[in-house]
Amino acid sequence: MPDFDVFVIGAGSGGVRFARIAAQNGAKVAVAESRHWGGTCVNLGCVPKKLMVYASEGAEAAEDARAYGWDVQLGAHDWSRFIAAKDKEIERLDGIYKSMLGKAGVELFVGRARLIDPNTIEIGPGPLDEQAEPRRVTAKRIVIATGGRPTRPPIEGAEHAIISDEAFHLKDRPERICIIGGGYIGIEFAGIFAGLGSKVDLVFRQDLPLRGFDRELREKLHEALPHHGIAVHAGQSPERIEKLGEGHYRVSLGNGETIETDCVFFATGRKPNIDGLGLDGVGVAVKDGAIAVDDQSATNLENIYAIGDVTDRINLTPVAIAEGHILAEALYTGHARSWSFETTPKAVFFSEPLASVGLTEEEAAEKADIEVFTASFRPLRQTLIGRERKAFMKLVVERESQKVVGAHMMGDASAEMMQGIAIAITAGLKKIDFDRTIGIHPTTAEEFVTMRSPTRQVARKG
Ligand SMILES: Cc1cc2nc3c(=O)[nH]c(=O)nc-3n(C[C@H](O)[C@H](O)[C@H](O)COP(=O)(O)OP(=O)(O)OC[C@H]3O[C@@H](n4cnc5c(N)ncnc54)[C@H](O)[C@@H]3O)c2cc1C
Ligand SMILES: NC(=O)c1ccc[n+]([C@@H]2O[C@H](COP(=O)([O-])OP(=O)(O)OC[C@H]3O[C@@H](n4cnc5c(N)ncnc54)[C@H](O)[C@@H]3O)[C@@H](O)[C@H]2O)c1
Repeated sequence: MPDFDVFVIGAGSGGVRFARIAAQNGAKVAVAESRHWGGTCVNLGCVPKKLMVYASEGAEAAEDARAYGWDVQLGAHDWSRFIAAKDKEIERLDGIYKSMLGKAGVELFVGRARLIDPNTIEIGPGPLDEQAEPRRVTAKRIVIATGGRPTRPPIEGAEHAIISDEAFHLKDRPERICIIGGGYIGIEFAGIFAGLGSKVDLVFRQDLPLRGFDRELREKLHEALPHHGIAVHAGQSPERIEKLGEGHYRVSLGNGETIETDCVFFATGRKPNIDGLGLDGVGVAVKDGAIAVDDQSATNLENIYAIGDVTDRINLTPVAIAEGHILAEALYTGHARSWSFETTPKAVFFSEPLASVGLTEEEAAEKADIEVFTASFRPLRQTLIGRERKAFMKLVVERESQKVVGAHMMGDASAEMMQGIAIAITAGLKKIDFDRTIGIHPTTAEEFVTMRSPTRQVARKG
């Protein structure tokens, strides 16, 4: 008789949800966590990042308030006070995750877990308990939910750079920072540090930031970056980082250009946490560095499953949660609820946030003839401020079916708006449904229901 019905490795977004739902449905569940309860999102991801975004908005908010008649004098930002307040909140959340699991009846193991055989797990020392004596337990099923970690490009001097984990705990805010990578993390932290007053250099390999997003949206972001005081080095990779002194570095780019800075930050992608899990020994199949699973999150071994970033499907918290929820219901209730992963909305919390759902214009045009509706205008709020900042909104419609298959936006509150638009797109609504919806006036959001004539028609390219 195994010790547990199911053993979960990793108490992040996916593992916690799986464990709770499985326990609520009668399974005897254990979770091992080596580093922090709640995982990346709570401790080194979404939540502290969003708190940093809020912190970075203060200077502009003060400027805006002045434009609206307030006598606001902007003082200095106290980085240490902010970091301490943020850490206190994260500690509180960490505790909530831990107690939530305990209350659900899940047995908690502190330490790094690895597979000994398909039913045996060893939990050894990890960052949360470096002295832990290795213990072995058995389980009928195992769920691997170990997430991912930041990568460092193998260049000379790479050890001088920080990664996102460290960006949350810098002792001082760097006056100058050079961020490498134009993906989610690079763009969000460029906005954060620029908003707080740092001089930001942003280096990325492609001609435009945010690979994978709608090309027109990427172009709008590219145009906006310099207006936030961000110096953009597109189409470049760093070749070497030299330490010139304490907190003083030189980054050499492929084109011979050099950047002197106080901090180099690699935001060059993440990779699944599979090292040291004992996958090879047990025979769990890995593909491109991620655990290979089918659409039921099953690995090649019949009692072992994997969910979340360790499978490198859609690496977002709500997706890891949904995968955990579905798997727990499928195993312990027999009737799993379903989610529409293909219409997963996404947002990049830059100073002018970007959000998207569904197909990009380029993807849609591969499948069918399309109509593209766009709007670009100065939101009412910006008028008194006098800032030349425009919101950009876009709907992609399949010409024949008239279904809205994609929506994209850059501008204030785009992430908040896109959640609602995602419901419409998930429901398969047509452009006429958007058109017959009454707007809320005066808002930016009303533009999504008032775009009447297509900006362009695009014939199928595929
Ligand atoms: C800077 C940053 C910002 C982000 N912002 C957003 C955002 O705004 N919105 C969004 O949706 N997503 C965001 N993400 C992505 C999001 O954090 C991840 O998609 C999500 O956390 C994945 O959940 P998970 O359960 O797969 O893994 P994780 O949350 O990474 O959890 C895995 C857990 O497993 C533990 N672990 C690993 N190996 C072992 C082992 N051998 N034994 C025991 N425990 C182990 C780890 O310590 C960790 O706690 C962000 C990520 C980063 C890095
Ligand atoms: N708001 C959100 O939902 C959010 C926020 C942060 C992270 N995330 C998740 O975390 C994942 C990881 O984020 P990320 O930004 O690290 O990865 P990413 O894959 O989004 O972007 C990495 C970027 O680094 C560039 N790059 C890689 N190596 C380089 C090099 N040597 N020189 C120059 N540029 C280089 C790539 O071209 C790419 O633009 C995201 O894909 C996303 O799934 C989500």
